[in-house]
Amino acid sequence: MTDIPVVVVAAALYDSAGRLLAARRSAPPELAGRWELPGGKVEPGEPPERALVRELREELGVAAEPVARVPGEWPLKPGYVLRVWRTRLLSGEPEPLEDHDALRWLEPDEVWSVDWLDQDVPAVAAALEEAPGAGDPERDAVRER
Ligand SMILES: Nc1nc2c([nH]c(=O)n2[C@H]2C[C@H](O)[C@@H](COP(=O)(O)OP(=O)(O)OP(=O)(O)O)O2)c(=O)[nH]1
Repeated sequence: MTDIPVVVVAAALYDSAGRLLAARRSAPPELAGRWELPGGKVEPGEPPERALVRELREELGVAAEPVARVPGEWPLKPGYVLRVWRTRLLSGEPEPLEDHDALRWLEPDEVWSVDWLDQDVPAVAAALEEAPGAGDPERDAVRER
């Protein structure tokens, strides 16, 4: 029998200025203090995008909308895989209500300044490829002014 992995859904959540939200885990002890993309486990029978909306409401107290899946899937602990969606904030200001003790909105040049969980590093790199305005020379020009 093939074991089906548990899917953990996470958000590359951007604000209107194009900053990416990072969340610092408060538990379990082996992950506490490291940074991740907010999200959580999909429940049996739950569509993944709905799970993501639920997790962001529970963990951050915000309404958000998944916009596009970031291509790829990344292994976590055995039996778990991570999938990421580029996500738009609809309403609310994120707060660390559950699972996290700090949040940071990262400018594009600050993304690698936090201590991401090892398994999140390739997921964050892939998310950046899909970031709003990624590869847009006009946006880079605006940022340099
Ligand atoms: N949310 C999230 N979890 C991650 C990431 N990277 C990573 O290794 N994980 C791990 C931590 C946890 O073992 C698992 C997700 O569990 P969770 O605790 O966030 O999810 P949950 O809210 O559904 O969990 P629970 O408290 O209901 O059990 O995946 C990530 O980027 N985002």
